[in-house]
Amino acid sequence: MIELRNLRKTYGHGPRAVRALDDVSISVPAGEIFGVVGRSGAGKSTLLRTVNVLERPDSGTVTLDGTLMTGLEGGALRQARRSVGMVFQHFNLLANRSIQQNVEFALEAARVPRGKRASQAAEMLDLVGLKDRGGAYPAQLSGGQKQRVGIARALAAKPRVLLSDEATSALDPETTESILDLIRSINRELKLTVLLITHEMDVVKRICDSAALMENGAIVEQGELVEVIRTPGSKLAAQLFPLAAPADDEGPTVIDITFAGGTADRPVIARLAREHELDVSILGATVERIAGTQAGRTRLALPVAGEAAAAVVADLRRQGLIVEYLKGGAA
Ligand SMILES: Nc1ncnc2c1ncn2[C@@H]1O[C@H](COP(=O)(O)OP(=O)(O)OP(=O)(O)O)[C@@H](O)[C@H]1O
Repeated sequence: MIELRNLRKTYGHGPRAVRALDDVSISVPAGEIFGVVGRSGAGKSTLLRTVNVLERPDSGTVTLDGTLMTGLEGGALRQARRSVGMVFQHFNLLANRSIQQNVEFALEAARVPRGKRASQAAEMLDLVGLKDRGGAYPAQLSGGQKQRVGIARALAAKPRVLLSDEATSALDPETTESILDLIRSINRELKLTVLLITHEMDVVKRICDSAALMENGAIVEQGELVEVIRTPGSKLAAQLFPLAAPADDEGPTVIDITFAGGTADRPVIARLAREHELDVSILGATVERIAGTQAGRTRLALPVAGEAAAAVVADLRRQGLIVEYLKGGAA
């Protein structure tokens, strides 16, 4: 369990001061995958580095599985950090050491006795699908394989928490998928709590249970993905399901219907056309699996306005769908 409470961090002083963390609170239940998204400079890296107190917040607390990390210093902090593994965008492997040695090095740093390091490293390489590659050097591996080593190294000391800093941002889409699937399976198998930062919405959609959106150091929205999608006006949902803005000549009414969970597979549009005898046009649609359920958004142009449009919207809402007006109508 990761518990971040009222974290604040300002870099610099006076007119040049940058508020990198502005009263940030997040809690990630044990075994969950939580994603933090936001633009460059929003404060994501600073937030991630405070979790193992590589960056000390000016105020606020970090608690990991009941241990108050922000209350520790020196040797006690170094020891507590061993329960946190970290994966980086650029892998950060030691080029002049073999894969096996790279993982063993992490075990040495975590004070694992010498006699146990080789077998524990081999076990981790097996877990990430690199069983027979222990003798290879980083330069001989693909980007995806390097990140697998990065993950093996992060897991070597058997942490409870995994922090991922843009782990897939340097990888192509196919490799990204396989690394995300690996993180997901490790999360389930080892019951790891994962906090990841990313600028890729596909990462969030593929593996996160919950997510937060950061802007200017503050969390502007957070929640379980399925709830976020159901929240009218959600900025995060709009980023997860971007649809092009409607053109001026569409309408007179344009609405967004969001489907989540049980409502996703109903023939909503066919019913609308039949029962309201309307010729609706689909302007855009996206349907995906999110956090294990089907979810998506459909943008429709209705050929009616005023009360006729309101009746259609009320009918959709009665079916448990989330409907927002983009053009015409009342909220
Ligand atoms: N060591 C530092 N000294 C001064 N300013 C810093 C320092 N680290 C970060 N900042 C500033 O704090 C703000 C938040 O930076 P941070 O790296 O946490 O954002 P980010 O969302 O991770 O962005 P990116 O995706 O580009 O890494 C930025 O304005 C950045 O310039």
